[in-house]
Amino acid sequence: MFKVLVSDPISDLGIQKLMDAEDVSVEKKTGLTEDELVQIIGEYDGLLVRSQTRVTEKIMEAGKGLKVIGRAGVGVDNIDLEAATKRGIIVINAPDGNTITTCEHTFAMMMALARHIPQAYAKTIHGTWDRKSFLGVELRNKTLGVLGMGRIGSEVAKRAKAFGMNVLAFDPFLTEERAEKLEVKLASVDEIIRQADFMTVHTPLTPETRHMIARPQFEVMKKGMRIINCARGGIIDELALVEAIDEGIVAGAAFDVFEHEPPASDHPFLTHPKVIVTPHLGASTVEAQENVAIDVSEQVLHILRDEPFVNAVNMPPVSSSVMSKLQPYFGLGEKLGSFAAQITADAVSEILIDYAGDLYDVDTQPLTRYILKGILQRHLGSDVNIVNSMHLAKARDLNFVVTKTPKTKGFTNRITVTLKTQSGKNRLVAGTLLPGYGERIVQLDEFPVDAAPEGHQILISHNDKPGIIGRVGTLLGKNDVNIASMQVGRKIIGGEAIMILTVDKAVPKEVLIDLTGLEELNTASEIVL
Ligand SMILES: NC(=O)C1=CN([C@@H]2O[C@H](COP(=O)(O)OP(=O)(O)OC[C@H]3O[C@@H](n4cnc5c(N)ncnc54)[C@H](O)[C@@H]3O)[C@@H](O)[C@H]2O)C=CC1
Ligand SMILES: O=C(O)CCC(=O)C(=O)O
Repeated sequence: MFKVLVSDPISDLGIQKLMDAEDVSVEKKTGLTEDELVQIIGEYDGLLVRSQTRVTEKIMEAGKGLKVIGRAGVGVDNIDLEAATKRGIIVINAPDGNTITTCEHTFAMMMALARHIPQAYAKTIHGTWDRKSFLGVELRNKTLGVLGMGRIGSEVAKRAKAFGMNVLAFDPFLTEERAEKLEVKLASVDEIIRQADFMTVHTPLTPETRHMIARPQFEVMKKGMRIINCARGGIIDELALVEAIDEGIVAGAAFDVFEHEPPASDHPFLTHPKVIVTPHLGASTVEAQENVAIDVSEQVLHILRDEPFVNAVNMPPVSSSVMSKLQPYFGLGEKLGSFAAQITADAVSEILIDYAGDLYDVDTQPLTRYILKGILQRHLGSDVNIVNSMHLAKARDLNFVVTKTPKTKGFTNRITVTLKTQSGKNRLVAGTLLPGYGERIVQLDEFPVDAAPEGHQILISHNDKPGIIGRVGTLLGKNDVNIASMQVGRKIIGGEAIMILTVDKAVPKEVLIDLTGLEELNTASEIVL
């Protein structure tokens, strides 16, 4: 039974699937301190958070069984991703579920800013009927600058067009072609600052975006600009903004997010008449909270059950079309890695992986992670997974080189794993996915073979002499080891040869030793896949 802790308020409807799962028990404990979490996290396989829980390295260190941290939302800045990656904890988010909601909040903030709605409301309910102080501006024919044209920024731009605004947009990934499609004008940050009447930011907070709008930008900014931030506190320098408002450069600002949340009680935004604020409510709608909780719960279930999953943030994104092409190869890749590691006695100095045939023009990075996992698991055990396998290889200076070959003789696809060793004795294992037959090992070192990579196997190297197969069969039979299948590979008659036997159960060490005592038999080792 998997145990999942929900440590922030997350929609019950959204996590229903998780609660209904027979193999999962869900516990909700919100508002815990870091120390309280450290005390209990060791019992759990999964942790589900929104943005309040700060998932620190200390918590992960104590969470020895933690496989997955699910963030019901987009930003994962409350999770120490590096610490998670190091420990092989998969961090997933729900990037799509709150896009429209946050876009709508941005628009609500923009309109409230243009028409002074919060300020007018406050005065009205306190008994002052003031119709002079709140002269607003229209959005129509105004220029909106959008910094960050990802999911939310693009939706904001779409709605701004419907309001008759001209949209200038900047994003490092925004091409002329896409800008044209979205009916926005591609512009630089500098052009936006000098030309826009309203500006809204929709980027993550990164070293590059931190204070991307600060004193130097305010100095050249179009006078009367109104600024909205429903993305992350810190993208706009808060103190420089207040100065710019007081100097008459900026006409007003609407902020849903702060550099420190919640802001200190003396934060200048909280009392400034030209700044309106909300307490990080961008994603707070019934719909969005349900959507993100559903998305994240589904992925957590997949991860706990060892099924393919999407939206891992501590792994590079892979499109679903690439994922569906690669998925059938994951098992084979991991087994080839594991096989290669088990037959290699010396210290591995480099890993060579070649993808051929159908895998030639596919982004095979996720598959490489499975192969590395298979290789590293031999020595690092269950601490290795597809999230940390590359990291662990690099941390051990274990170089891996990936090559691609367009065609492969006799097969439609082929994966070759070579382990180079310090002693110079390299080991090679190649496999293929045969339509209708499944996974096959097709080459071992220089020997062509045809064996299914599964269960308990005995790898024997011997001299190709009559009677050897019989002697092996007799010895195994005497020791109650049943042979399910046997494959022999040789390059020349009478020369060096290999045998791969699939057997029904683990082979006792003494039997392997006895095998090596047989005439014409050189080595015998067990491989478990
Ligand atoms: N207030 C709230 O409650 C919510 C806030 N957010 C935040 O909104 C932001 C945007 O979210 P999404 O649109 O879903 O993310 P996204 O990943 O779809 O889009 C972010 C875009 O920012 C761009 N970008 C990165 N660096 C940039 C730079 N230096 N200049 C210009 N563009 C840059 C990226 O290329 C990307 O296209 C994130 O910070 C997210 O955490 C998201 C949901 C709710
Ligand atoms: O969970 C929340 O309400 C915060 C949403 C958010 O900021 C995000 O998804 O990035």
